Amino acid sequence: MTSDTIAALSTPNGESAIAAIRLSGGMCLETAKSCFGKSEISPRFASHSSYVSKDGKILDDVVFTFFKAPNSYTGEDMLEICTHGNPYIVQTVLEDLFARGVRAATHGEFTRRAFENRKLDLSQAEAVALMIAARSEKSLEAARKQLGGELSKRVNSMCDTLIEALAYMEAYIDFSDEDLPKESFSKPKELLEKFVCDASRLVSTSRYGAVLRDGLNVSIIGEPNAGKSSLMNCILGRNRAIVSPSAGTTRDFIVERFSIGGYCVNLADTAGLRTSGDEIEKEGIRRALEVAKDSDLKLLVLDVSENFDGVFEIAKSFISPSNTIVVLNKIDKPRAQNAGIFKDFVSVEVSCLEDRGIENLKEKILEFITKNSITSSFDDILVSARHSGLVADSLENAKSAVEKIDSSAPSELVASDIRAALDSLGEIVGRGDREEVLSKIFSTFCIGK
Ligand SMILES: Nc1nc2c(c(=O)[nH]1)N(C=O)[C@@H](CNc1ccc(C(=O)N[C@@H](CCC(=O)O)C(=O)O)cc1)CN2
Ligand SMILES: Nc1nc2c(ncn2[C@@H]2O[C@H](COP(=O)(O)OP(=O)(O)OP(=O)(O)O)[C@@H](O)[C@H]2O)c(=O)[nH]1
Ligand SMILES: [Mg+2]
Repeated sequence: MTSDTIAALSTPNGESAIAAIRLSGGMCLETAKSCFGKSEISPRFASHSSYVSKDGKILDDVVFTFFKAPNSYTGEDMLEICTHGNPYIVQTVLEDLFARGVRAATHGEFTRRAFENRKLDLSQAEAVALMIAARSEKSLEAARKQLGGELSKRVNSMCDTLIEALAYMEAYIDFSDEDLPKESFSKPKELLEKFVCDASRLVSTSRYGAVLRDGLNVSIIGEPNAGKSSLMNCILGRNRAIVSPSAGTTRDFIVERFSIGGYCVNLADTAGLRTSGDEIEKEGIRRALEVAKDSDLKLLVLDVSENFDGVFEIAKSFISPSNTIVVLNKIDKPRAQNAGIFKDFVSVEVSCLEDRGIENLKEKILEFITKNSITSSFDDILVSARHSGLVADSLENAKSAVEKIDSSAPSELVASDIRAALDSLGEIVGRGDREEVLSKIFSTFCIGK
């Protein structure tokens, strides 16, 4: 057991109904007995008590729960103290705990202890951070599965496949090539091919994982006055962006989040695209083009009452029917003649003025998400960029091992590729326990987690 006892506020710092302070480590029981004036404390019972400081002052009226090791979140003795949600009370209670020899927890230290005490493996510990960050139904579902160990199960079984293949190759190292018939390699090769297949499938989920983690980036682009800011407001259902009849109203782009079918979307309204303009407007257009190029999906807004063919020239280098939905706006007005340059694009007719066609557009956006990413039919999705990189490394090494078997390379070299594949994969669940990996991961957590 880690010798020192740590404490931190686990709820946000500010005024609230209740604030939860957590402690973990060997001093929890004696601290509880002394603070709450009890000689016996039953584990896992919430008790109501006064909190008495080291110098005998009542600091608050609290509810506390003691967890006895190893049956706690961290696997150590733990104590949870719920005070009134007043930052000043929290401060005095924490100072009192520090005076008693408890120290302040660092980022993610509780979860790190849970990992070190094998309550969670590394991918599960990382899932705790995903659970806290998730802002949509689908990303929460993916985080919950990872916390429940779905990814760990998959990764461990893939590691087992590699270990089996490695065992064959290591057994062959001591034989000379002449003593080994070609068939000897069929079993390890079959295992490696199965691995390549599983790893490729897993890698293919990382694009979807990125959408779950960061949201889909959607940009609204088009000529000045086409109604881009009006569309932004209609989609969000509130008056976020400035709308005006003068062309060139929006300068800097603005990004807002919204949720659609359980997915998170980052929607950007941008400056109208045109070639002329003053210096500030030009900078706005440069930024608009940058945002548009980086976005996963572009909503190209066209004003059907005007000739809009000209915008094609400005946008053609980065729009295509596979990444763009054409939004034909202002259908409440008489239509102008247009040449039909955009006829290959998916299009939706709307009137932002009359709030018509917006639901239809949202459906098209959702279709784009489900078509372009593998949906949740898999229980294990690579949500973390760290995991995607590791599985991809592992896949490369396994492919190279297969190639070496095919070209009758020495068993030693094949074994070395398999070992490299195994090392990368093992890092996902923390088999290697490498200090620099661990401190990097846990430093991104909040304190108290
Ligand atoms: N009050 C409180 N709520 C919380 C947490 C917490 O630590 N305290 N959690 C913290 O993030 C999450 C829940 N996670 C937890 C995970 C394991 C154990 C635990 O006591 N595990 C023991 C006993 C097993 C059991 O009863 O299921 C163990 O693993 O041995 C508690 C909470 C969310 N809500
Ligand atoms: N009749 C009609 N007018 C609309 C519609 N949508 C927007 N407008 C009007 O068109 C004008 C321009 O709208 P904005 O939303 O500011 O256009 P924008 O594309 O953001 O323009 P910039 O920011 O200047 O690039 C405003 O006067 C809106 O009221 C529509 O569906 N029908
Ligand atoms: Mg605008």
